[in-house]
Amino acid sequence: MISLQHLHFAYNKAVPILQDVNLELSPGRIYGLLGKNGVGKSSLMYNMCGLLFPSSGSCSVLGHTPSRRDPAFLQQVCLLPEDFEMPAMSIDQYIRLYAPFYPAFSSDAFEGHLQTFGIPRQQSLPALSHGQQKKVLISFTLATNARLILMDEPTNGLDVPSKRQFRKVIAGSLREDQSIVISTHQVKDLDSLIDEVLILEDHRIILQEAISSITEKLSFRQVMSLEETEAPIYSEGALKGYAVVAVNRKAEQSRMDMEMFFNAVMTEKEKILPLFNR
Ligand SMILES: Nc1ncnc2c1ncn2[C@@H]1O[C@H](COP(=O)(O)OP(=O)(O)OP(=O)(O)O)[C@@H](O)[C@H]1O
Repeated sequence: MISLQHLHFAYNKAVPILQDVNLELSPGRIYGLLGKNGVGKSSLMYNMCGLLFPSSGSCSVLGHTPSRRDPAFLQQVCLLPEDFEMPAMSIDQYIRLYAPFYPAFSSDAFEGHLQTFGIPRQQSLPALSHGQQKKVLISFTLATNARLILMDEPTNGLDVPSKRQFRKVIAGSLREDQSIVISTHQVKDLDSLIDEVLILEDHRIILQEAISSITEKLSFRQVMSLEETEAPIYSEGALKGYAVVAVNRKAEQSRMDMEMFFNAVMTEKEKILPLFNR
């Protein structure tokens, strides 16, 4: 469905941003694109939707080359940008203006998402707070039913209850023929939401792995003392004892802690990546 092969990208030839990026994304999955600030997550998503063009390599999305910006492609892809400015109009006017770009747009889904987020329906867009405006945009993006949905730092500016609502709205709206890519450096926000992790580091995707495969190979535990853990790879001091990521030698079942996993990969790449044949 989405295939990037040996993709290179730079804003300026002297400063490469993406180098030899290889990525295959399938329908019916929610991907978490993780990486530190400035690593190139937005640039990668903009390449996927045709707002930026690769300098070399190939990018095929839903059978199209995004850089050609065919209308048949654009109506199947929707990007929620990190920064935005809302036009001075009502929510209804916004929908009348922008929904026609997306033939599969669902007004019912849009209304449902607004309700979940508790958005005051009659307010004009500029009268809403930035967080509320973002919720309108999230609702719109999901209601497009585009086959590829790209969300750039969607939880920035949302308070804690809204982040929960965000997870609920996303989890309830994925269709079988749709892929959702959510980029964030606020890794915790994606806990129990995503199917697969993509980690961008050193200009390329260093890891693409399903959550189920991560918890098969690694265990996530709280322990009082590090001696209690067999094969620890990474640990952090916790309220009581330590939070530990260890090699899962005994096929233990544990719940993945996204932030711990990300920190573990960032600090112990040479121990973790070989577990995933990287
Ligand atoms: N228009 C631009 N011109 C030149 N350099 C840019 C431009 N936009 C971004 N960059 C640089 O490209 C790099 C990658 O930026 P990008 O926004 O893709 O990273 P990111 O991973 O999304 O960051 P963040 O997590 O902070 O949003 C950064 O070093 C940034 O300074």
